[in-house]
Amino acid sequence: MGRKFFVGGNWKCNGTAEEVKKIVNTLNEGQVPSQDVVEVVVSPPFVFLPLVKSLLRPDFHVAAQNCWVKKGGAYTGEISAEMLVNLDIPWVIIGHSERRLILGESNEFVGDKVAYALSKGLKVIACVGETLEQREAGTTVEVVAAQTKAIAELVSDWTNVVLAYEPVWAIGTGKVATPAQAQEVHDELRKWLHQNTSPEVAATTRIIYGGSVNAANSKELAVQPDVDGFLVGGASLKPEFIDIIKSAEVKKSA
Ligand SMILES: O=C(CO)COP(=O)(O)O
Repeated sequence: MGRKFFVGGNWKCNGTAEEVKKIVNTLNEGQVPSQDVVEVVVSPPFVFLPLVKSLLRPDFHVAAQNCWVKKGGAYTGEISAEMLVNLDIPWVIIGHSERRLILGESNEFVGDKVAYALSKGLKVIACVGETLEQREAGTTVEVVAAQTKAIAELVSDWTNVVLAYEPVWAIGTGKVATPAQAQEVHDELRKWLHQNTSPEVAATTRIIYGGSVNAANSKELAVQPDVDGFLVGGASLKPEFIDIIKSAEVKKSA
């Protein structure tokens, strides 16, 4: 099927210039599988993107954590997709649950952003995921399907999309989804893509898991058939991120 393992590091709103340089040094020294086996993308805060891009090893790439929904202009505080393209930032994370829940980004707004960023040539890590209340109410699949639908309605070419399943209850809580829980939702998402986009999109789109991924749990998650990688938060700021990247080897031999 040829879905290359993908490991993203979402640094969120963390770091000083000094800390960022240290993290990049650690990444640059890490021994990881080749680019044929794993695609690695790190996402520092906007202000550190040029610094990280200039220092980072060439086999790793950078992502912004967000971008504006349309062409730039009088939108104080926003960063446009065009600006990311101008600085050769290849990737952007869109629809992270922290933006959906804290900043009120709706499914439609996220869908619009994904479509606009793709139209400008950016590659997108599009995030979906249910809250604890939604999981307990038994609506997980419905919620992630609705989030994915808002994207799929506007996007026909999924080549440059990675779908990140990040259950909100697992983010920053140390409460990782079990491999079976992750596999179940990834399988549902792939089935949804199969039915609502095309069998080819379903077979080739990477669906990655995020939420308390660390070096100790990444291997058992990685071997799940529909887990194509990770979006890592807290552990992406630590040397163990290298070990998480190495779980691509386990996947390869699974
Ligand atoms: O939100 C996440 C990645 O986008 C996951 O965060 P943690 O790995 O810190 O739980």
